[in-house]
Amino acid sequence: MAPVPIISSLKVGHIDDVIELRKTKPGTIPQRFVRDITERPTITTPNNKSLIITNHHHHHMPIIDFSKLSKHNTHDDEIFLHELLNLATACENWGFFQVVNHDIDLNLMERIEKMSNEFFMLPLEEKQKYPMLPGTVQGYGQAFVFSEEQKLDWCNMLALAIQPQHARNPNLWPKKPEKLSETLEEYSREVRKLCENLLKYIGLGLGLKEDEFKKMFGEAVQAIRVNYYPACSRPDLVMGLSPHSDGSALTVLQQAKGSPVGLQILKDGLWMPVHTLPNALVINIGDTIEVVTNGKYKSAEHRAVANENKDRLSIVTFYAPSYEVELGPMPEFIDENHPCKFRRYNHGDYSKHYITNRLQGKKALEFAKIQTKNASF
Ligand SMILES: O=C(O)CCC(=O)C(=O)O
Ligand SMILES: [Fe+2]
Repeated sequence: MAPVPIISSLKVGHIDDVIELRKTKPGTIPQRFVRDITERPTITTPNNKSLIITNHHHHHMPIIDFSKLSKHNTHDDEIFLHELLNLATACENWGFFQVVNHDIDLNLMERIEKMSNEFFMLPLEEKQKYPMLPGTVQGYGQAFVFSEEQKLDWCNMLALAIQPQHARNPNLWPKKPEKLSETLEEYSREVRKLCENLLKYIGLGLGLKEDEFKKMFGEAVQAIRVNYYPACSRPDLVMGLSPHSDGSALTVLQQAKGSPVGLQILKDGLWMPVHTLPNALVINIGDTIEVVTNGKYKSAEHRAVANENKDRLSIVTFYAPSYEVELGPMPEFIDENHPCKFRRYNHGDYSKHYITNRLQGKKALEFAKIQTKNASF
């Protein structure tokens, strides 16, 4: 299938390759990467106290032991029910959790990290054989850039559609390193299974039938984005990845071994760094789940920051409904105290809206919001 049509007359100006910048001019930060004061990772007050970035409650980020769900899968097993409750609480209070014992082969996780790193270390000319053109979201480069004025993220990415097959653009699948494509396939099959299972348990935790989401979502859309954040001499001035919520139902994030902390989630008004456990996967709720649960579960806003000394690699899978399906809040989540917050829409239209706007916190979800009348009327 043809890639997403290039938005005509899109003037994005020159987009520096961040990996090249770091390689050739390690101390230079072009103005286009320097964030306005209000958008920098650390805001300091006049007396120089940090307002945000605290890590005092990182220990509380929920951890879900997947084996307690998959291996005790009789619905009257206490271990199973206890973990199901943990999962439901994590989704409701955080929209984020880490999964351990997830059944994805650790060797496969290691291989995809190694091959991704090798890809990013290739000469620029090689990577530019797979260019992410302005207005598109597949290939190598930088996504979500729509104007010359827009600030750029301190990040390069390789993004590819995985499912359905016809969403793929085979020309954008790297031929080097040799085994990358094959490994992406294998990895994506495994992660897809994990997503299907997690959605089953998330459904059960909500009191729904275990195949409710599966039926609702149809043939799920799956995409992968490998993000590479080079070290940055002034991480306080740049943003690794702009604040956003994901336009997916679920997102699975693997942070490469040895990477510095970089992902931050907005929790109770504070940007909280995510310290990943070894071999764990970080899962977050996307906008779709927020809509269908009428806001009971919310997609958490998150961002990535750069590190002064170390490069960082993350491998991110987005699992979303079929473009064909119509979605809206389920009647189970609407009552007198919980009025319907979102309209019904076609998920393809939502995706299109999401990828044709720059990342701006939870703004994309406005697309689906029902405007509530001012209480004073
Ligand atoms: O690299 C990260 O930790 C964040 C990536 C992310 O949020 C995304 O790709 O949507
Ligand atoms: Fe994200």
